[in-house]
Amino acid sequence: MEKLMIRGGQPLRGTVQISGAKNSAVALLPAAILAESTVTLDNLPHLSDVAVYSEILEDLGGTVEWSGDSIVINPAAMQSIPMPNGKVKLLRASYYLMGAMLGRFGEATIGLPGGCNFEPRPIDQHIKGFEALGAQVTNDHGSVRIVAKELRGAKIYLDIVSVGATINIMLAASRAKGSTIIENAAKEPEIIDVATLLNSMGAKIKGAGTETIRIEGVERMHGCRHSIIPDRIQAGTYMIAAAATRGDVLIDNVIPKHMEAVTAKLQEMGVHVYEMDESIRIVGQPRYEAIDVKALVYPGFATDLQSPMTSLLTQATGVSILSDYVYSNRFKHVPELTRMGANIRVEGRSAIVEGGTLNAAKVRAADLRAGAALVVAALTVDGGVTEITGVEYIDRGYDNLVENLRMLGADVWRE
Ligand SMILES: CC(=O)N[C@H]1[C@@H](OP(=O)(O)OP(=O)(O)OC[C@H]2O[C@@H](n3ccc(=O)[nH]c3=O)[C@H](O)[C@@H]2O)O[C@H](CO)[C@@H](O)[C@@H]1O
Ligand SMILES: C=C(OP(=O)(O)O)C(=O)O
Repeated sequence: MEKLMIRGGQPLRGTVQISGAKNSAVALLPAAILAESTVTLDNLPHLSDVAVYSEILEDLGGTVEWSGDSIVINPAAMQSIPMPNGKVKLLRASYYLMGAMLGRFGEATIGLPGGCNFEPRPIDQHIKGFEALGAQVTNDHGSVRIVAKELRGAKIYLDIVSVGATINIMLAASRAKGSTIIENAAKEPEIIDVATLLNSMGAKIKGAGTETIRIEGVERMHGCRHSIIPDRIQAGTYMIAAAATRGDVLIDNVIPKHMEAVTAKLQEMGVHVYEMDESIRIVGQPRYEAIDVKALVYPGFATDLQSPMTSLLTQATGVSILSDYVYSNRFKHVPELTRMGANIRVEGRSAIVEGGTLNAAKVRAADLRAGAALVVAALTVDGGVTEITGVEYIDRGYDNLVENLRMLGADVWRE
């Protein structure tokens, strides 16, 4: 069993380069299924989810060639192959195969998605969208089977603002007959990234990034070249880690606008944040104020940063309250932080965090961002080595983590 070992207590110092966004990449890769010629994606992160997805595209009959941070996908020979088990179970975003295959082949059979299971993650809004477009959806021995003789545009109101459902409906509706309107759509930057790729492939999507997205279906889509946006969750994690260790770090290759919610909360605590065109500098301070944080849909504070933020709030003076309005039970990091000496209790959808010092311990990452929280916490510990297991979760979302932290002066290694 692989472990991440961290001897903390050193302020992080230096520059870190942020890779492309995982949550974009895992939607852009299946989007390529809709094209009839070669799609090139640049600035891809080197992550286990991305590797698994590129293998899935090959299993469907596509060809995939890697070159550095770029991938060239030729989807021409892809076929409609059922994917009930295996690789689709390894990642949450395999649900995007549903929308993409439905758009291209008029059918898809996909096993229920895997990924991080911090709490039940239903896909009823995705299914409601496919049905509105004219598809029949059935449960086939634990797989979702979706079939449509013809996809027809429709007006779809999402009952819950969902990133996954918004993207999945965009994928299928791009090839539907007529216009689709998604109301109460999610506005995350990754949705704009997917719409940008689809439009470069010939789709006609307007309004991505707002709560109303209009899609005029097209008959054919073609290849193109697209560069993935920077990963705002990785960037936010390094911002938080820099602040927690009272370091001085330049986080490069970011879109500062995407980081506004994190920037605002760090400044409220007393962290010095300097925004430049494509980078953000974090200068940590000796004392931080306790604050309240509410994780919400974009442009609110991202739920994916709620766990690492919990670790930072252990470094503030006083009592902070962190509430998650996207995933109300996303607190698997809390018992582990408690093992490190943190004083945190969970009440309903909130974690109540009392500032204090942490100590080294043996802890387990139960999901990706819970793992990021443990890394941030371990980096603050002065004395002793923290051992983190469950590294495979952390590897789902952090490109080059050990190397990046070492470049910033941290004493980190895998064992
Ligand atoms: C691969 C990817 O991009 N994953 C991200 C995506 O996950 P995911 O696609 O799971 O998140 P959604 O935005 O869809 O979910 C938001 C909320 O809606 C609920 N919901 C969602 C769909 C549905 O059909 N029914 C329903 O009830 C969920 O349980 C959750 O409470 O957005 C989350 C919220 O920003 C992030 O934490 C994940 O990192
Ligand atoms: C939970 C996450 O990813 P996924 O939805 O792919 O499990 C995440 O990125 O924090």
